[in-house]
Amino acid sequence: MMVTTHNLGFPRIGGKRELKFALESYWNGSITQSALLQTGVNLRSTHWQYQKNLDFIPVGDFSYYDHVLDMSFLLGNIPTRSIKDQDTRLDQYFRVARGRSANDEHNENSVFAGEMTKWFDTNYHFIVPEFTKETHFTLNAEHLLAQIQEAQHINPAIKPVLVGPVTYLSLGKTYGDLNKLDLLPQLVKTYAELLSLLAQRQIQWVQLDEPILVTELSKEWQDAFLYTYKHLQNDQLNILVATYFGQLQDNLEILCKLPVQGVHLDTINGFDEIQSLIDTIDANKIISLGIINGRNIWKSDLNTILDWLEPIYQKLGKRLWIAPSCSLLHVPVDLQNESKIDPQIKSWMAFALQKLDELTIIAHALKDGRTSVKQDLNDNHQAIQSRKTSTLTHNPHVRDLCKTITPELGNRNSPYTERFKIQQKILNLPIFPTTTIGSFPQTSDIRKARNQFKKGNIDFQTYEAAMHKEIALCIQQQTDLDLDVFVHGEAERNDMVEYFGEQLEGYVISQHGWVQSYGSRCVKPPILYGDIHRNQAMTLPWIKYAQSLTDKTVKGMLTGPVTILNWSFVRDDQPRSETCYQLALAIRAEVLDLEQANIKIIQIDEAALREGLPLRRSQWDNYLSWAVGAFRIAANGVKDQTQIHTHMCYSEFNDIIAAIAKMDADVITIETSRSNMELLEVFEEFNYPNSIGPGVYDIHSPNIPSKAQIIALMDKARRLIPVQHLWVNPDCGLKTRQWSEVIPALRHMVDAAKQLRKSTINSDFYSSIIRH
Ligand SMILES: Nc1nc2c(c(=O)[nH]1)N[C@@H](CNc1ccc(C(=O)N[C@@H](CCC(=O)N[C@@H](CCC(=O)N[C@@H](CCC(=O)O)C(=O)O)C(=O)O)C(=O)O)cc1)CN2
Ligand code: MET
Ligand SMILES: [Zn+2]
Repeated sequence: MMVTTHNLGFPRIGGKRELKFALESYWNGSITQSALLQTGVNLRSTHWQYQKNLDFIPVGDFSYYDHVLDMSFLLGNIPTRSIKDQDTRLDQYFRVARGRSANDEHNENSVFAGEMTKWFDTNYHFIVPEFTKETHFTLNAEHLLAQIQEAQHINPAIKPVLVGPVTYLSLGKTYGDLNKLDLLPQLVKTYAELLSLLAQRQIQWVQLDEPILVTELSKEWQDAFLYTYKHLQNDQLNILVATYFGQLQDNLEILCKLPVQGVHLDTINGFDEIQSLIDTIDANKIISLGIINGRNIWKSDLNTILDWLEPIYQKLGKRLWIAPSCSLLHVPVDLQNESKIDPQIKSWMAFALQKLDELTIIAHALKDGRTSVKQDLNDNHQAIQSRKTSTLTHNPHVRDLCKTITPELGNRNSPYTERFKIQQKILNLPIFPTTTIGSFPQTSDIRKARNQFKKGNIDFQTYEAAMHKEIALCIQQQTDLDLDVFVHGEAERNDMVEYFGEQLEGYVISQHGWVQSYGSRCVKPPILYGDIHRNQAMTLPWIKYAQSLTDKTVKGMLTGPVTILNWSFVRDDQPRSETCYQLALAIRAEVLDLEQANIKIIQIDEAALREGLPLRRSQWDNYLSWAVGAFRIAANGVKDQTQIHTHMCYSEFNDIIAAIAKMDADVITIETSRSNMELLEVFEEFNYPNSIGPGVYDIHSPNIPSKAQIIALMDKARRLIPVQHLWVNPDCGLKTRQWSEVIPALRHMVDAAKQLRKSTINSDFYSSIIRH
């Protein structure tokens, strides 16, 4: 008997972020296009070598920016605004991705970039496909075919991996009056052409990713699946439809009905569906089970997997394929690069390469019996036991503290209207107060200093002095700009989540555990392995220093418990809610320290609260109840006079506005500029009681907003929100921008606010409010 092993996708950024550095060098003009392309060739080759023990290696998972954008190019679906005659194809590609190609940061060649949004419930962002009535697909397969040829040199057993047509269509946005499904026949035809080309190249299997199947689908979209796969049938080529990240539920039956040769199920999220899949699907189809978690960094319990998998293998025989649950894009490359993680904790962990090893061990155990891999299974058992029984993960003090949490701990003393009055008196802010979201440019000087400090080349005093210099500069700039509420600029933070992970007990930090977030930008999620405890203040000295430099109010800046949870690799030995409450207690202590030090405004970012909503709506209430509960514990222990801000970048609040209101932050700053303030409408309808800072410009673009644009947006905002509740700020933090972009943009913002104040004071509308 045999079992087939395969992989759904490999991380593309490189174990040492080779792709990131090559991309950024290409964009700033310091390497040529062919040097960038060579980096791509090398990375792909390395990754295929790594995977050579598998029965099928994935091709098409590599990308120079984003694989969904690659799909748009493959289908010839490129926004017309991005097409410039003088571009190479690659520059055109970067132009869609970034609004500009190489070397045209600010010149007239810039166009607005494709919108970026998160890939399901991950921290990976893709470029949203755009559809109009005029959309016409034309196959443009040379690049994929070239990569297939490259791969076949290394290992003939390849399996191209593509975003499936239904998921591709459903993730896109439409312009004008268009039902996306009207495009389906044309789209399917183009995919069918592509499959024929693949069939001519001795390819047996193609994997089409349809993760949209783990979300609630209307009947129309379920039918779209049946239509699509009926028309994609190809005598020469087998199709594997891959689903992951969640449960199929209603869609299981649809998946089983598709006239394809195989399906992939994520058993980490859909364990309970394995049996019904086996029972429902035709007895000649391949069942690929995703048995190794592709979303975390923990070792799998191989013996337990074998306990349930062996009987399935007995039954399915060669119809069984095994793989990680999803693409390994979401985990770092190689644990062996880590030399600083506590050896015991490290022995519990697996990155992408170690996960592929686990897969191979399971395959051997199935084929040749457990004894054939006895040593590996024993080692794995040891590691799993060590983690289960370790005292490192348990802190009795934290456990006791968590037991004392009551909902009342999350209540403010007085309702918002009372607090508003008290805070106005203390803060003495004008109407349309201006502020920023927290970070200012992370310049290469800042990163160099931190790098030197981490390497031990400079001591803490020198590093601290360098950061103080940055903070002082930041305060000076805000003074010159005449902003109303200042921030310290976050120079000392490598990242808004990793920074807290570094300081909290219960976390370890990897050196090279990078995961792509978008394009060349990566995050190094800190690894939460045990009970969370704050040993000392994490942000207080920096904020105090910033406040000492100015009479203006400096906002204390923290990341909230839900965001820290969602953007860390977290333990899987207790419910996420429990971990989140532990984080909430740690942040609460920091909030109280800041308040004690007379910091009058404290911002607690919850960028990932909205983003972290479960893929299924039926699970939203449960998530929101503990997530909002944890935020309230973190934030609401303060006195009435302390003003709490929160920030969320993805601000589609239509269905969760009640939960947002329940957080009871005095001010919420949100992203609204790209939707032209439309995202505010729900706040109006709901009669949202607290204050709002609707973002007035998109920080993802190098374009500088004009004063007039900002006024126009705020004019729209004031029609929806009572003027005394409005703040003026950018959509999000400024860390990825340059000072040369930030200064003029903020100058226009402050000028706009000043003009808004003048026109408001003159209007009867405002005088009625102040009389009131
Ligand atoms: N965790 C998280 N998720 C998020 C966001 C976020 O801010 N954080 N924002 C949204 C968008 N996503 C983003 C993700 C990453 C970045 C980003 O800027 N990442 C930086 C890395 C930030 C970082 O960790 N920097 C470290 C390490 C910097 C580094 O690469 N140092 C070099 C040396 C540099 C030198 O000597 O010049 C090295 O280690 O080799 C530091 O500052 O210390 C990057 O890729 O460039 C921005 C947005 C959604 N998800
Ligand atoms: N305070 C953070 C910043 O300004 C919030 C970012 S939300 C992704 O960078
Ligand atoms: Zn943000």
